[in-house]
Formats: sequence, C-alpha cells, structure tokens
Amino acid sequence: MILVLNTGSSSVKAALFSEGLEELAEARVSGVGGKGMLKLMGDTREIDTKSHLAAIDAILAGLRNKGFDPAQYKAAAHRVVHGGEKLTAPCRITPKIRQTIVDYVPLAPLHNPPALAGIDAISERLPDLPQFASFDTAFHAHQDPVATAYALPADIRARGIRRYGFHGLSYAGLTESFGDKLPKRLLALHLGAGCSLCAILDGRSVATSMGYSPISGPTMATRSGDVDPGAVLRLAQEDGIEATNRLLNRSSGLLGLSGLSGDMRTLLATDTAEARFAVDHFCYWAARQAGSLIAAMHGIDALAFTGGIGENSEEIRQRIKDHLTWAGDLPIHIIPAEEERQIAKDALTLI
Ligand SMILES: Nc1ncnc2c1ncn2[C@@H]1O[C@H](COP(=O)(O)OP(=O)(O)O)[C@@H](O)[C@H]1O
Ligand SMILES: CC(=O)OP(=O)(O)O
Ligand SMILES: [Mg+2]
Repeated sequence: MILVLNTGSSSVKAALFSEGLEELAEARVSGVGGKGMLKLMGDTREIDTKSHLAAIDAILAGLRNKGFDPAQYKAAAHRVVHGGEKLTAPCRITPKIRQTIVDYVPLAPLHNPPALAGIDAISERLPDLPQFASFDTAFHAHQDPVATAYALPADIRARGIRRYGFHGLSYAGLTESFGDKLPKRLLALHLGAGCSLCAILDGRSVATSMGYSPISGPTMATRSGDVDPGAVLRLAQEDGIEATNRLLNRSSGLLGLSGLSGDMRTLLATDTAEARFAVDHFCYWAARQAGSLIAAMHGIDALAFTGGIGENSEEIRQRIKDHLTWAGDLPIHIIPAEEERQIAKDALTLI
C-alpha cells in the first residue's frame, strides 16, 4: 500500500492506494492548529490537532483501527506544491531533496511549510518508510521561456522570479485520463478553492494562468487572482506586507467580492446583488483568461473541467462556455480531480 499525504496549512488529506492503484481508504483532518475534525471513510469525529504531527498521528491511528497496519505500507508519497527550477519530476525524498524543498519555502510560503511538516511527521513516526514527493509545478516545467519569463532584468530573473504554474498533478492526471483520445489543443480549467487554467497542446502544458505564486489568474475562492502590481505596491506601503498578503490570499476572490462566502455553492444559492456580481466576475474572468491560453495554442479543440466547481456545477460550466461561443462549438469533458491517485502513481513508478 502507498500512503498519500496532501498536507495544507490547516488540513491534511490522506489516501491509501493498493499497488494496482485502487483507492482503499481516504481520510481528512481539518482545523489543524486547534480543535480539529477527522473524517475517515464515512466517520467524523472531533480531535485535538495542535500540529500537523498530531493530525497525522490521528490519521495513522484511524487507519490502523480500520485494519490498515502501517507495517503494510510500502511508501509515503507527498504533494509538494513548489519544486522550483530544480525539482521538475517526482523523486524520492533524501535529506538533500528535503533541503531543496526548504530552500523553496520563500517561493511558496503558504504551501511548502505544511508539506515539510508532513514529511517530518512521517520521518518521526515511520522512520523506515521510503518517502516520495510529487510537485504541482512539474507539469509546467517544460514551457517555453517566453511563456514563463516576466519582463524583468536578467539578475532579477536569476533569482527565480518567473512564472511556475500550479495544479500540475491535477492537470497531469486529467491529461492521462484521456488515453489515446486526447484532443490536440485542450483547455483545462481546474476550478476548486484555488482556480487555474492550463493550455495543453499535444499533452504538454504550454501556458497556465498561475505564475510565480498561486495568487495570479482568474477569481478564486479567497485569492484575488490578477491584481495590478501597482495596486499591490500601494497596499503594501499603506497596510504593510503581512496585511496585504492576508488580503490577497485569504479575504479576496469570491469572498471579498460577495462579502459573504468564498464557497460557490453558497453564492449560487444566494439571491443578492453582491453574490450575483461575484459569480458574474468569476465566470467572466475565467473566460478572459481562457482567451489568453487559447491564443497560446493558436486555437482550441476541447474544454475540460475539473475541481469542485468544475466537476459539479453545470451552471458555471455553461456560463463560462457562453463567454467562449466565438471559439466555436466545443466538446466539454468533465474529469474528477485525482491528485492523490497521481501522487501514488508517481511513487509506484519510482519504486
Ligand atoms: N454542486 C456544486 N455546485 C457549485 N459549486 C460546487 C458544487 N459542489 C462543490 N462546489 C464548489 O467547489 C468548491 C470547492 O472545490 P474543491 O475542489 O473541493 O476545493 P479544494 O480546492 O479545497 O479541494 C467550493 O466553492 C464548492 O462550493
Ligand atoms: C497550488 C494551489 O493553488 O493549490 P490549491 O488549489 O490546493 O490551494
Ligand atoms: Mg483543490
């Protein structure tokens, strides 16, 4: 069995896969840092989760109770959001690789530290278990430099200031799910809490809406998407870096626009002008970003939707498609985001 961990700032998602890639169990701890909730194969209970280590202890104990003994685990495999310029393929986590992930913390201050906490928790509790990492940036690592560079001087670019792109595990899984029926020019939209779009030409990412960080691109749940850097400079000057960081990551997007919620289902069920504006904004900007990515592929043959919104909301899919009628009558594919399965698959390939 492969234990997959997707460790976020306040949550840990875990899954167990057989070596035939059958999902055997699924667990999720939310509220890490305080009173948490453990959801494990249909059961939910409150737990104390002071740290990621405590959350992972609860998951390991819960899995053991369901008959999954850690002695049967062959490996632990982690989602690491940022692999920077060096980590562009899945790999075994050695002390050197762990250090490189540490070095990339400044690139992903919200995402890489929890992944490291997950890696360290497994080292602590199951020290003999080989550990592997899959990177959200890897699927985009072979884009043309003209697509990834910001128009900045060479010494600044040498510091790693460039577009990277994220949600690569989702896009890699989506691409593979087409098998030999993969459209030549595919525009994929990952619409969950974080939202991005990816231009997939002949199975390879050629452009994507997220850049240096997962803030850029279309309107998201609580992230702003693209904001002019001039406005960001003014906010940083007037309100400080920390407040601006919180604003752009946590209180913007659908939540900021509606003043109500970052949850699409809630907004679709709310009949106020603010909720309607937030949803209009979301659909309009997803489509505006789509136009840029369609240009990067010199056209489009099909759309693929994934993520909580992309998979479940016919209304949002239709409204985005309505903004794209100029691109012709496009086939739409709906594909479940299976990041955990992709991570397990990567680890099994390495084993
Ligand atoms: N039936 C639905 N209609 C509209 N939105 C939905 C539906 N089901 C889930 N969503 C939305 O999906 C989003 C969560 O996406 P998900 O991919 O699960 O998030 P995360 O990125 O945290 O994994 C929320 O905005 C939620 O409201
Ligand atoms: C990188 C990223 O945006 O991930 P998520 O959507 O899980 O926050
Ligand atoms: Mg997600």
